[in-house]
Amino acid sequence: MAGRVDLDGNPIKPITICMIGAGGFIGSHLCEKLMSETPHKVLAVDVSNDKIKHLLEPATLAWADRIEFHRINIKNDSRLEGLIKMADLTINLAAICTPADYNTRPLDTIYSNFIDALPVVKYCSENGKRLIHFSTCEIYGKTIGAFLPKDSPLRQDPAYYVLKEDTSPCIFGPIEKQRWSYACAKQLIERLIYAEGAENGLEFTIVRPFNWIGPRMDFIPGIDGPSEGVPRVLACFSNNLLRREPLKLVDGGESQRTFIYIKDAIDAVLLMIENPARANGHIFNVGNPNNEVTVRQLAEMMTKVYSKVSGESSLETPTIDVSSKEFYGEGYDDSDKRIPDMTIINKQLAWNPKTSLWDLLESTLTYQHRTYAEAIKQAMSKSTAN
Ligand SMILES: NC(=O)c1ccc[n+]([C@@H]2O[C@H](COP(=O)([O-])OP(=O)(O)OC[C@H]3O[C@@H](n4cnc5c(N)ncnc54)[C@H](O)[C@@H]3O)[C@@H](O)[C@H]2O)c1
Ligand SMILES: O=C(O)[C@H]1O[C@H](OP(=O)(O)OP(=O)(O)OC[C@H]2O[C@@H](n3ccc(=O)[nH]c3=O)[C@H](O)[C@@H]2O)[C@H](O)[C@@H](O)[C@@H]1O
Repeated sequence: MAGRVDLDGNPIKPITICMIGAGGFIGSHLCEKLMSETPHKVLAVDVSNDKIKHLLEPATLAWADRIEFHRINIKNDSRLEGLIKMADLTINLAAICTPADYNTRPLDTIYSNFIDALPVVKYCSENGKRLIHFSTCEIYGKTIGAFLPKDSPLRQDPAYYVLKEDTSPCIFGPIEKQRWSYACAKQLIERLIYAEGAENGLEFTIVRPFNWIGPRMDFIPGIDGPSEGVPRVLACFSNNLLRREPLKLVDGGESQRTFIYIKDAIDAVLLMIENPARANGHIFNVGNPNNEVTVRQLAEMMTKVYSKVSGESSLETPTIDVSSKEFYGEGYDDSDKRIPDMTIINKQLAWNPKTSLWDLLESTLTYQHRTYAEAIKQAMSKSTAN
C-alpha cells in the first residue's frame, strides 16, 4: 500500500468514507477493495450487513480498525449527519433498485431514490463534504432509435442509440407506466445535486452504472430472500438454472443490455475516490460497451456457462416466453437498448473495462453454484417430501 499515487503522480492520503448502502451488492465489493488495497477508513451504513460480515469479523482481520458498521435506516436516524461530518467523502448507494418494485411499490421507490437521498445531499452541501452519488443508466430511459420505424436504416446509426452523459435526452414512458418511477426519481436527485454544485459549490460526482453484475448480486428466492421475490435478471436466471427450470424471457427477451463485471466497475469507482480533481463536477457512465447481448442471448450464454461450471446437462427446453404483465404486473415498461458512451470517463480517468461477458459469467456462475447448489437441493427435496 505504501507509495500509492493518483493519476497525476501525487501521493494519495488516507481518508474516511461514509458509505451509505455499504451492505448491498456494490457496497460489499467496494468495501472489499478499499480494505484490501487502500489505507482508507469506511463508516459503513446500512440496515443489513449480511454481505459484508466477512469484512467485519473476526476482529483480528488486518483492516479491523478501518471499517465500522452502523446499522442505520437513513429515512429516520439523526446519527446520519454526524457520520457525514466525521467523513471526508460520502458515497450514497442506498436505494430500492429492483425493477419488480418500480411498478408495484412506486411510492417506496420514489421515496427511497429521491426523498431519502435529500438529507444526504443537504448534509454534504452544508458541511462542505464531497459526495459520490449512485444514479443509474435507466436515467436515459428509451433510445431515440426506439421511436424509429423497425426497418429504418437510422436504427443502425450510433447517433440514435449510444448514450452520452452530456447530450442524450432522458426519454421515459407515460405516468401510468410506473416502471419509470425509479428513473424519474433518480433524474430529479441528479438535477438537485447538479444544482447544489452550481449554486452552492457542492463537490460531487454522479455515477451511472450500466448493469453491473457479479457475485452477491441480489438474492436467490427461497434461499436468502423471499420465495415470491423477483430479483434482477442475473439472480432470476441463476435461480432458474440452479433449480433446473426454464429461464423466463420477458416479452420475448428482445431488450438489449451491456453487462459489466463488478470488479471492473469497482476499479472505476476507486479512481473517482482517489482522483477528486478529475472526478468532481462530472457525471460518469460506467459500463462495458463490448458486452452487448439481447436478454435471450444472455439466457443462452448463461445456460452454456452453467452447464460447464456445474457439469450438469442443459434442459431440452432451456427458455420459455412470458408476458411482462404476467411477470412484473401492470405498469411495466422497458429500456430497449443501453450502450454507454465512454468518452468522458476515458478522458478524465483513463479507465476501460476488461472482462468479457463469457468470463464474467463463468466466475459469477461458479460462485452461484458453489454458494447455492446444495441449499437449493435440500430445499427442493424438503418440499417434495412435504
Ligand atoms: N447494480 C447495478 O448494476 C446498478 C445499476 C444502476 C444503478 N445502481 C445503483 O447503485 C446503487 C447500489 O446498487 P446495488 O446493486 O448495490 O443495490 P443493493 O440493493 O444491493 O444495495 C443497496 C443497499 O442500500 C441499502 N439501503 C436501502 N435503503 C436504505 C435505507 N433507507 N437506509 C440504509 N440503507 C438502505 C440496502 O439495504 C442495500 O444493502 C443504487 O443506488 C442503485 O440504484 C446499481
Ligand atoms: O442494472 C442497471 O444498470 C439498472 O437497470 C436495472 O434494470 P434492468 O436492466 O431492466 O433490470 P434486470 O432485472 O437486470 O432486467 C434486464 C432485462 O431482463 C429481463 N428479464 C428479467 C428477469 C427475468 O427473469 N427475465 C427477463 O427476461 C427484463 O425484462 C429486462 O429486459 C435496474 O433498474 C437497476 O438495478 C439498475 O438501475
